[in-house]
Amino acid sequence: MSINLRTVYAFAREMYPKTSKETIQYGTAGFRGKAEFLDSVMFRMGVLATLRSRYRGGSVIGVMITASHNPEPDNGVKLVDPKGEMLEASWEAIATDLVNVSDQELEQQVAKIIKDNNIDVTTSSQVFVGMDNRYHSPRLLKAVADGVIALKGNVKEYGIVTTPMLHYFVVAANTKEAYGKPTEEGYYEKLIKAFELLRNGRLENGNYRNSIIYDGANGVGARKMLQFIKRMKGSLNVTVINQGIGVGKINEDCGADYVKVQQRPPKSMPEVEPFTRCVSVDGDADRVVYFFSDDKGEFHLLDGDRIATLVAGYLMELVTQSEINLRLGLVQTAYANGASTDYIVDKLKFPVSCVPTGVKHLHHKALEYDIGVYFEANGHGTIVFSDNAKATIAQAAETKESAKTLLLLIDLINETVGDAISDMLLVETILNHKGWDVQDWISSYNDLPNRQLKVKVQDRNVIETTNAERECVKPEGLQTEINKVVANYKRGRSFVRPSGTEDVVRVYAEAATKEDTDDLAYEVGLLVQKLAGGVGPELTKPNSAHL
Ligand SMILES: CC(=O)N[C@H]1[C@@H](OP(=O)(O)O)O[C@H](CO)[C@@H](O)[C@@H]1O
Ligand SMILES: [Mg+2]
Repeated sequence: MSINLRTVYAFAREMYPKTSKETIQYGTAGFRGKAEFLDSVMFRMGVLATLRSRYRGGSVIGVMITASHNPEPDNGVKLVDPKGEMLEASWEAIATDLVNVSDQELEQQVAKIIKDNNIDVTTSSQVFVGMDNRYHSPRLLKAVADGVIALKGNVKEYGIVTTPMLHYFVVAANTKEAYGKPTEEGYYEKLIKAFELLRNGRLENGNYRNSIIYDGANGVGARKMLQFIKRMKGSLNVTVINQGIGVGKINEDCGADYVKVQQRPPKSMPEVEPFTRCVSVDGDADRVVYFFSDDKGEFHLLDGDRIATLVAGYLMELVTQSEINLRLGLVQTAYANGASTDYIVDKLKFPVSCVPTGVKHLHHKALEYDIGVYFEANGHGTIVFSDNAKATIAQAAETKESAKTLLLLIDLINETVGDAISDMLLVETILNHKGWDVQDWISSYNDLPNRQLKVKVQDRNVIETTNAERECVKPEGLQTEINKVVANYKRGRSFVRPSGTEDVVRVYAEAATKEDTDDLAYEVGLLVQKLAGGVGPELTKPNSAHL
């Protein structure tokens, strides 16, 4: 097979010309932006995925077209490496260079990647592509597929799938089906089988009730949940709201990001009994948060930190009962609620580490443990088991029930990446086991009030951070000012960082009371406006009165 790089250039120029002059960066989760400027990016990512597949000896590489929790007009693309991980960091720079060169430079740039990485372009390659249900996703998927074809690669299109489903397909194919069948049906089958075996016919227990309300964010997570329901034979009663079929825009006034950041239920929430267990997923169903309203109508959130602590506690219990010796660890980011970290360290006695935002960082760190639990506060996370852990558990399962349960949990968990539906089924399993309702769950510790603000600045990259993003080193003087403000608040903590998915600087604040938290976030937000080139209207003070 010979490759003519002229074809790539001709394809690009004729069908996917680069229309935006702005430099774009491979961010927290790939490239994101307004859909109308992404055609050339997608085509080039098809090209890159093919090269990457050849570079990795023909292993399958995944390409997911989604802008996750962003508004509907946005889209984006993330690459999935052979083991289901996010694209290796050193290739992010290669990706960034490739999407930013002009059409005329493209041929030369592709040649450079081939040469620098010693890629044999005559070998076979395989790229799996999936997309969310944004109306522009099919057009962008075609651009990715054409990028693969331009380099004579093989492409398999999965159509509309969740991000974690695509990760699963990639790993299933690369492990020659040891991880499962690389089909949609194979995915449902694997998760549902493990879930139903874990339930073992016991659908209710103690305070645990077998039904939930599920907010699908008008996204692909809604459609796939409906498929789960069809196959689950009543092992969990799920009512899906924000199905996004015909009405409703992705993530608009609903979904995991809205619920977490706004700290309120989706706008379309139906009247339900107090303490009804509800979940929200995001636009590509890799995040999940729980929430409920109490008998006074007050809203309560059970976010990624809560899920992490629940899961960590349960795994610890099973490992102890199985009398096996495994290194357990939990990974968080700076956004983790301070109270959750205290609870994990003081009560659960679980080792905790803090890494920069973005699943790629958490996943990487979690791999250092035998059982690594990682969650972002926004509900994005999973658990990874080392080969040693799997072998040890399998051996113990010959004699110990608790180890058998652990084995089933491994099947229920989508280890490849955070998976809203798999995580939800895991939480349901644990709550059922403990006989807990949401009140039991939330009473394990008290969250510190917290608040996030977005500040618009001229160039968000003027902010540079260190110490897992908890300290800001540039612009000079900003951190000193933040420290001064934070010192005035009891249990105060605040940090700022440039978002990797939106053109904003994010401000995080927590403190002993809601009022203090709002004041602290506002004061730090003003500092960012003043010292980091704020643009746009004067910041308005947040108000937690509705909380
Ligand atoms: C504070 C926050 O929730 N940040 C999110 C958000 O990243 P930013 O870099 O903050 O825009 O999107 C990422 C991708 O979904 C997710 O991994 C991350 O946790
Ligand atoms: Mg997402």
